[in-house]
Parts: sequence; C-alpha cells; structure tokens
Amino acid sequence: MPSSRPGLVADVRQDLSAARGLTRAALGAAETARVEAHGRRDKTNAEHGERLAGLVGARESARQDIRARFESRAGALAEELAAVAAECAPGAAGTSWRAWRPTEPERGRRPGLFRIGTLGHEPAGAGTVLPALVPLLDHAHLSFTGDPSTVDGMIAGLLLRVLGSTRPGEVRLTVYDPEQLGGSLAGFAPLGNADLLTFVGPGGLTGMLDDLVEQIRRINESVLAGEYASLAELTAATAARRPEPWRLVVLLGDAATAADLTAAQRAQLDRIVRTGVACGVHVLARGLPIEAHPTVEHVAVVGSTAVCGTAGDLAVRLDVPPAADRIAAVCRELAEVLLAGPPPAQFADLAPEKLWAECSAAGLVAPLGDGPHGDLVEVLLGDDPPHALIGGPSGSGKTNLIYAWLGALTARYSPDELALYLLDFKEGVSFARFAPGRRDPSWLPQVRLVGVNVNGDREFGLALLRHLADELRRRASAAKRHEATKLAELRAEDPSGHWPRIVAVIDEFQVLLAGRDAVANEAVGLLEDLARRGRSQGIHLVLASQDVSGIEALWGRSALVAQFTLRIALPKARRILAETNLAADVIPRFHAVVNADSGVPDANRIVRLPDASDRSAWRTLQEKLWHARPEGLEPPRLFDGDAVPPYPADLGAWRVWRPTAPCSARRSTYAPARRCCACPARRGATWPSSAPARTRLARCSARPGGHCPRWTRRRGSAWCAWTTTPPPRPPCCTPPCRTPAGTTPTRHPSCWPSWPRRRPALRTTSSGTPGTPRPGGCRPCATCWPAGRSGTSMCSAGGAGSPGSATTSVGPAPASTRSAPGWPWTYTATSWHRSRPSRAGRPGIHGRTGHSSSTVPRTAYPRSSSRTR
Ligand SMILES: Nc1ncnc2c1ncn2[C@@H]1O[C@H](COP(=O)(O)OP(=O)(O)OP(=O)(O)O)[C@@H](O)[C@H]1O
Repeated sequence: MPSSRPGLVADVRQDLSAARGLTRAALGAAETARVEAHGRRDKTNAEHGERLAGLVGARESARQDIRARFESRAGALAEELAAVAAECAPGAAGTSWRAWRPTEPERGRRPGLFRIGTLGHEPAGAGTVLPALVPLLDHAHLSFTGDPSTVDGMIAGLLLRVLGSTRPGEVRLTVYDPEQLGGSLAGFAPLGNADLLTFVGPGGLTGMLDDLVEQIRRINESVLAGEYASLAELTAATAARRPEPWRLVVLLGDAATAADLTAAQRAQLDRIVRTGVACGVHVLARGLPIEAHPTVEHVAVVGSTAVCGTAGDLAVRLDVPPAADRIAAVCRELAEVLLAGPPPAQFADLAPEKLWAECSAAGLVAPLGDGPHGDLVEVLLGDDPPHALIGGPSGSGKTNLIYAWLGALTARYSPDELALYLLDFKEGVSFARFAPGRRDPSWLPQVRLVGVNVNGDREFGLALLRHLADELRRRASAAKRHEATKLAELRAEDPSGHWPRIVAVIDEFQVLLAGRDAVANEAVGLLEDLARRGRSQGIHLVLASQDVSGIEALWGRSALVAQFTLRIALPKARRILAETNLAADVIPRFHAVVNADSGVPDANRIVRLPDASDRSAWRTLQEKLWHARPEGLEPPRLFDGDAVPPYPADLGAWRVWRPTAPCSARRSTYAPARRCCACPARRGATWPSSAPARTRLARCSARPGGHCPRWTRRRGSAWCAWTTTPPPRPPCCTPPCRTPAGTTPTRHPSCWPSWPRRRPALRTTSSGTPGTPRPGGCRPCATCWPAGRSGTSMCSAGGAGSPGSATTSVGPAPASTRSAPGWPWTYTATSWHRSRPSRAGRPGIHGRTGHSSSTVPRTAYPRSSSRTR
C-alpha cells in the first residue's frame, strides 16, 4: 500500500498541478476577459458620455430653436392680436392712459371693445403689449365683483374711454350710487350741464329701471319697428347717424343694496339685461346680482388684476385709472361741444359707404348737408321734383352748394346712371376742375361737358340747350317705341340701352336769358320745352341765379318757372320761395332752405351746407372716381370762353375765299355763327363786340336763301376766311368759291372800335406779327394784313360801313383741343376734320342734324391757360 501512496500522492499532485494550471489558465482568461470588459465598459462610458453630450447639445439647440420659433410665432401672433385689438378698440377706446385723448370715431365705425388693462402673459422678446379688452357698446352688459374702489376706478376708466371714442351726445350716463351718492364717479359731473348724466338717489332705483324699460319698449316699437334686430343693425343698414344714444346705466351696490332689491326691481333689471343691448341700453353693475345671460360679461377683480371672459385664463393687469380732474376736464369739454351744437357735416360725409352703388331709374337722391338734428338732408331729382332753381345773392354759396350736390351725386351714381353738363356763365372757372387740366389729369367721369368763362358767349349755352332738346327727342321716340311713359319704364323695357339721367347745371343762367333778343327767346323756348318734357325723359335742369325776378325773358313765363318745383334758397335769396315764405331771410350763413314744393312754407327743410369748395377734399373724391371710371370713357369736353387758340406755325399762304351766292343754310343749324348772321339785320351796322372773337367763323346768313334781309339785299354778301388750307365748303355757300390767295377784301375793319381789347393774341402790328397790339387797337384784316403773313384775320364784304359786313376769324387749334357744342368739326394745324361721335349710336354734341351739319366748321378751343386747380 506504501507503493500506492506515493503514486497516489503523485497523482494527486499531478492532478492538483493540472488543476492549478487549469485554474491559472482560467484565471488568466478571466483576467483577460475582465480587462476586456473594463475596456469595453470604459469605451461604452466614453461613448455614452459623448452621446450624452451630443444629445444635450442637440436638445439644447432644439430647445433654442423651438423657443425661437415660439417667440417669433408668439410675437407675430401678439402683433396680430394687437392689430385686431387696435381695430376693435381704436383710438381712445384702446390707447394707454399715458397717450390717451378723445378721438373722433371713424365714419360708420363704432368701438365695441374697451381696454381695462394689459394681458399678464406677454411673449418674451416680442415687445408687444396686449391690451385686455372687454365688450360694451352694442355688445354686452358688464358685471363686476371685487374690491369696490378698484372696480369703481375701472368703471370710471371705461366710461371715459366710451365718452372719448364716441361723438358728443351719443352716450348718456345714468349712475345709481346709493352709498356714495355719486361720489364714486364725481369726475363725470360736468356732463350734467349738457344733460348727458343723471345721478339717481337711493330712492330712485324703481323709477330709473321703469324708465329704461320704457325706453327699450319705445325703441323696439317705433325705431326698430320689427325691421331691424338692433340699433347697430339699423345704423349699419341705413348708413345714417345712430337714431338713439347709447344709455349706460351704472349700478354701484353692495351686499346690502342687493338684499334690498325688491322682486319688481329685480324683474325690471332682468328685463333690461335681456333686451337692453339691442336697444343700446347697457348695464355696468358692481355688487348687484345680474342674471346670467349671453350678453353679460363678468369681470372678477382680485387685487390689481382681474379675470374676464375675453381674456380667458390669462390674468389681466388692470390699468391705473385716470385721475378725477382729468375725467372732469374731458367731460367739461364734451359738454361745451355739445352745448355749442353739432359740427357741420363735412364734404366727405356726403359720400356713401360704397361708391356708385345707386340706380337712377327712379330718380337721383343725394344729400346736400345736415339738418338741424345732424342727420343728412337728401334731395330728390326725378319725376317730382324734376328741376331745381337755386337762388342767393353773390357770395351766399351757390357754387359751393352746387359742388356739394355734384359731389354727393357723382359718388352715388356711376357714369351709366348720370351724365352732367356744367355751364358757368360767370367770369370764372368754377367747373374747370372737373375736366382734365395740365396740372391734374383727372376728371369727373359723369361730366360730359364743362363750360367756363361763358359769360359773353350765350350761343354756347344755346347750343347746349339744343343738344339737350335733341336728346329729349331721341329719348321721347325711344320711349314711344317701347311704349314707356317715363325713364324708369324705358330703362326696364330697354335694359341694354344707355339711358343715364342727365343733369344740366347752369350757374348764373340769367346771363343766357339777358335781354329780349333772339338768343334769349330761343333759350327760353328750349328751356320751357326741356322743363316740361324733360321730367319724364330723365333730363333735369338745375339753374342758379342771384336774382330770378330780374330776368326779363322769364316775365310772363310763369309756366316755365312753375316747372322748377325744387327750390333751394340761400340766405337772403329773393323770389325763390313763395311770397309768404320768409325762411331765406332768417337762416344763417352757409345754410339753405330746401323746398320741394315750389317754395310753400310747409315744405321747408333747413340744411347746413358743408364746405365743398375745399380743393383737397374734392380732389380726393375726384381721383377716386376717376380711377374707377369705365374703360374707354371719354373725358368731358371743355369749353373755355376765354381761351385764345394758338396760331399754327405754317400759316404761310393765307387765302381769302368768299361765297358768291347767299346762304342756303337753315339758321338753326349754326348756333355760334348765328349771332353774326343776326347782327347785321337786327343791330344795324353795329357789330357785336365779342362775336367774332368767340365765333371763329362768321357766316353771312343764318337762314336759307340768305334770309337776313339786309344781308341779301347787298351784293357781295359773303364771308371770308383765311386758312392755310381752305376749309370744307360751308353749306351756306353754293357753290363754294374762293378768291385767290391774297385777295383784298373791301373794307378795313378798324371801324370796329368795340372789338374786345382783352384778346391781345388776336391783335397784330401793322406788319401782321401776332401778339403785339396794333396802334389804335384795330384788328387787322386782309387789307393791312396781306396774304403770306401769319396771324388771324377778318375781313368785311359789302361797302364801307355796310351793315352786311361779315367778319371771319379762323382760329386754328391743335388737334388735342376739345370743342364747343354745336360743332362737329375741328381744325388741326393742317386740316379740318369731323369729330368722332361721343358713343356709338349716340349723337355727340353737335348742331341740329338734318341739314348738312357735316359741313359746318367746328370751332376748337384749347384749354384755358388760366385754368387753375
Ligand atoms: N358751407 C360753406 N362753408 C364754408 N365756406 C363756404 C360755404 N359756402 C360757401 N363758402 C365760401 O363762401 C364764399 C362764396 O361762396 P360761393 O362762391 O359758392 O358763392 P356764390 O353765391 O357762388 O358767389 P358768386 O355768386 O359771387 O359766385 C367762398 O369762398 C366759399 O368757399
């Protein structure tokens, strides 16, 4: 056994040694694994750290990005909100107290929301303060809870904002303050002077509530009358001033007052809460229970902050209320303004909300100014009354009134609905602003013709009346074709036709009818016809004059004057209203009596006229209308009686041409020339002083066959004209004849001493150079101005001193000039050409048709250089 023990030991040792070896190997492997694991761990840790750092960086940058985006979006939203807030609470309704002052409300807009503070949450970096607004006028009642003095301050601020953002008199306050007896809102006391504030004592609650309920009932019954749901809707629909003021009822109570309310008082208060907003009655209650209703906004005050429905979860930092003396100063001023009366309507107030939205089929309705109650007074021109007579002494404001009327009309009626013909017989350019000028290219789209400085050129007025008479006939025959008795029916029967109402305004129309000559007689005849039949054909006359009674041509024409049933009398106007109507004698300056019943006293309406002469106000409107004009609409024609046409440079070869036979033209065809024709016969040898200057082409006779007795009796009755190229054959010359260039007429015209000297451009030196007065003021004729010289000229035919002497003054004008009515021809530097018709199918202004009007030369006048804007 001993031999086996060593072996056994050896085996054991061997095993142990092997085991040790294995263990060491395992240990080494384990160590290696440990080291590796440590390495991996360190690596993982390092990676983790790196990743963590990366993630932190990414998170930070994402966070910053999100924040930046948040700030930018929040800033944009805040700005949008601020803009919306400024829109909802404009001016005094939303400005901070530091910059606060009363503001005039924009027309047609009323602030509905009012600022009480700022929103507690402001986006960082946005720099925008968001005002906290609460609804009030036409929107809500307000119910306050919280510290009474803070609430009273907030109410005072709110009331001041309301007063400052509405017109004086539009808001009335009733304050029930049983504890302080009005002391809480004492700053508003000055309003009592203007009857805008009532303090109600402790015992007056029942009466006050009953009165408010009665007001609401009355407004519902007689103002809204079932047609409108609220005063706000009514005001928006009619675009008129608000018919009723807002009534703000401030109830300052506490728990004791609330407990003292009787059931009847509670019931009345509930009625007011339910129905008041629609009628402009709003309750601002502190310490009194107000029935829950959608129109009630609750404001809970905690310390210097508040919570209200419009701010949602955001706390409102309340504004520090304005000082009592500041409130008192504003209220005092307001009361003074109200006691002084409402300011006159502005010219801009005459314009409607929407331009050119009206239809003139039934008539033209437009305001002239405001009435005694501040509402706009509208005037109708239609089937009845059809025509208007405006009267007033010089400087009383006739032109201003016409401006106001034109402004109101043109803002309402588009050129398809209204066409205007404006003539001013004064030495002035009142209507020139409505035509395009050098400085201002805009023009009034409804205006078809403007005549200025027409004072000595009555034929021009006559030509206009003839044109209107033609239009009347055209309309009458169209009405006959369509079996229509008035314009509204014609427009209904012929919807594709162009039938605007025509308004012809003639300022100082007495000039047209001055004297008892042929022009006046014909003008009165045409006026009579237009006044009688124009009513049904949509042609309206508006005549203005200083004194109608002195117009000889109207004597014995009571039927004509009677057609002008719309009378507008300015202060001290004579004979415009009925004899017994003395209203014009007592109205103040810049007022007018508007009477649509021929001046009988019962129909008087007093209008305060806005200052419509203001150029900037007119320019604003005119530019707006001009930009809105339909494409292709032609500008109005301008006749300027003072414009002297420039002479063309190429008047090298003047020719005299002369008809050999007497006229065969009908007199009525040639209005502007007729004065010349009529003169020799009717006025003997005296040539009318201004005729040739105006009548660029004189004619020997106006009647067929040279009807003018003296004219036809004389041989050589003729008319002469000089021009570079012979004008077309005038109808009065059969056959046409021309004398060779340079033919000398028989008479020197220096015997016309009465030639107007105020046209230096028509004078020449003896050598024929235009522009320098000839000695003695004589106008040259071909005698002293032989062919080959430039300038304008005239000659006479017949013997010296012959009453048949005719003058001719051809005043060529650039092609760009416009022409007077009655002349379808215009002259350019090189030729005569026929003017285009004003619209397809519609005759332009021209002489009487039917007799060779195409051969009547047309006088072209350039725009007066004296025109100003
Ligand atoms: N409603 C008004 N408000 C302010 N100014 C006015 C008003 N009406 C007229 N005026 C001013 O009075 C002056 C005279 O007005 P306007 O020229 O219209 O009178 P008129 O009767 O046409 O005078 P005339 O017959 O001499 O031409 C003008 O300076 C005009 O600006």
